Amino acid sequence: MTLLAVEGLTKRFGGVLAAKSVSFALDEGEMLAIIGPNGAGKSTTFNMVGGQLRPDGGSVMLAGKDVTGLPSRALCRMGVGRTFQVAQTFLSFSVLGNVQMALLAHHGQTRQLLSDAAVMHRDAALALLDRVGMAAQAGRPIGELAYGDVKRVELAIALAAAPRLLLMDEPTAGMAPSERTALMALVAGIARAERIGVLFTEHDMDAVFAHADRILVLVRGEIIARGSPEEVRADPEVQRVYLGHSGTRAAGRARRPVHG
Ligand SMILES: Nc1ncnc2c1ncn2[C@@H]1O[C@H](COP(=O)(O)OP(=O)(O)OP(=O)(O)O)[C@@H](O)[C@H]1O
Repeated sequence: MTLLAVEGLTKRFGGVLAAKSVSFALDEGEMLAIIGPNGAGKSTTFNMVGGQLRPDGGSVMLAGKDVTGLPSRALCRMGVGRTFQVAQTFLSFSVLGNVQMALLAHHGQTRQLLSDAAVMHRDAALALLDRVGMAAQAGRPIGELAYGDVKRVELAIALAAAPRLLLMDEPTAGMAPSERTALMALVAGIARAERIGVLFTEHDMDAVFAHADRILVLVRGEIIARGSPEEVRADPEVQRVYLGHSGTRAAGRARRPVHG
């Protein structure tokens, strides 16, 4: 089923047309990547879908409902989640405590007494941590974790809001190459099992070509190519304007797992 349908999204910043009539659709359980050179309009498009930017034109439909221009808080209540970096202030809290707080926020219980909050949603938080492979580290302060593990906890925090659509802006930025593919494999597994649609931007071509179901290539605000990783990899225009020599090598190197 179509989860997200974007039609003719347009955004102008002064003289710059950052997104020019961008249209695409995303199904439940699908991993859709937006790639393109710096300044192509990836973040702009992403932020219009996530409610951080109001489009100048076009529409965003979520499961058949028009959500164009709604702020991110409203979208969040409708099932649009986003991964955010763990705030500095929460680094001293335990991994479990952070996920419990996310669950409290999702259930509108942020005014709970701290003593109650410590026991609330404990099992659900542990289940989420188990889902991202972090249950064994539940008691540790987040500030002590390796960077790749922090990213897993951020994913558990995003999942606490039970999103139908998850937006991930450069989820693997700053990670070591081996950690990047592992994180994207984890996200893809969860997305498919739980029918969550994932829209992500990413500069790491190995991660994109190994884990996206479909790819949109944005150049100067316009989609110049779209399709499966195989189709996008083979597109001569994409190779010319974006992938170049090293990117094409990465795209060819990445082997997609076979999904049943
Ligand atoms: N708030 C803003 N004010 C003015 N211009 C902006 C603003 N945000 C983006 N732009 C311009 O819009 C264009 C698209 O930017 P955007 O950040 O969406 O690209 P991007 O593909 O995400 O780039 P990167 O890969 O570098 O993150 C660029 O020319 C950028 O300078």
